[in-house]
Amino acid sequence: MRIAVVTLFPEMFDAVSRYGVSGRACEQGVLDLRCFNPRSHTSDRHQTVDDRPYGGGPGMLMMIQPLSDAIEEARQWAESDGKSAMVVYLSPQGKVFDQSAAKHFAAPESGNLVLLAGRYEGVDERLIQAQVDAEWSIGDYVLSGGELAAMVMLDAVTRLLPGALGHQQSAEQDSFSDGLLDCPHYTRPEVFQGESVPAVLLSGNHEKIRQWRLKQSLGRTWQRRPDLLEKLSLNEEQQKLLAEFKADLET
Ligand SMILES: Nc1nonc1C(=O)NCc1ccc(Cl)cc1
Repeated sequence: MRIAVVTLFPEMFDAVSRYGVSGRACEQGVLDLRCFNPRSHTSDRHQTVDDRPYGGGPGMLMMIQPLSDAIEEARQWAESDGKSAMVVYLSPQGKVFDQSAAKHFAAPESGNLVLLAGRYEGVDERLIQAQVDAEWSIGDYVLSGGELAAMVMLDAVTRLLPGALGHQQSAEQDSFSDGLLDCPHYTRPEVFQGESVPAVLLSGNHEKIRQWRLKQSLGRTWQRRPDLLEKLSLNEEQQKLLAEFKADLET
């Protein structure tokens, strides 16, 4: 998959291109990441990339011409492996990104991505209408620029690409991609600050362990994020396990 990022701070993306799962994905060619800087498309002596807002008000906007040219160069590259490319603008005004959106973007039929990371107070609305296909938000808070949002989206999508995670991890991931919160995890030592590891996890009974983990995920989701549970239609086993979790609280 190709992801092009339009950004005034390309060095920020070392964080995803050189480390961890996304770093390995870049190294192995699972992800092809390239940054495009509007500053490279300036022609004035000061390499101006910002401009004043019509109507006044505080701050500056991204200057149209360098940004527009950078988006076009990025789109050309993102489409030059024969796949389509979608231009996504990261902003608080976008649709809120979640795991189902990540799965959608990671799917082969979704093509490649151009992520537009803005700075200053915003981007001209006419540029958004003309060159942006979709606006996405990583959450309801205001960041200083779109780069961190682009990296969040890039990481969530990349780890779902075939070959990005080892077989072991991708197996685990499957069991939690069902919209539930993760279960509790335990590792050595068996007793830590007087607290023991739940016995079932030491039993070697993999079916019992699977049921315990599912029960804990269901219980946690019910306790901490009932809004997520609302969206799910639980199967027989899940309903039984959640009822058991609730009953255990009474004892
Ligand atoms: N929340 C979010 N989810 O996606 N992006 C954000 C965010 O705050 N961006 C800041 C931002 C976005 C565009 C420009 Cl021009 C300047 C600053």
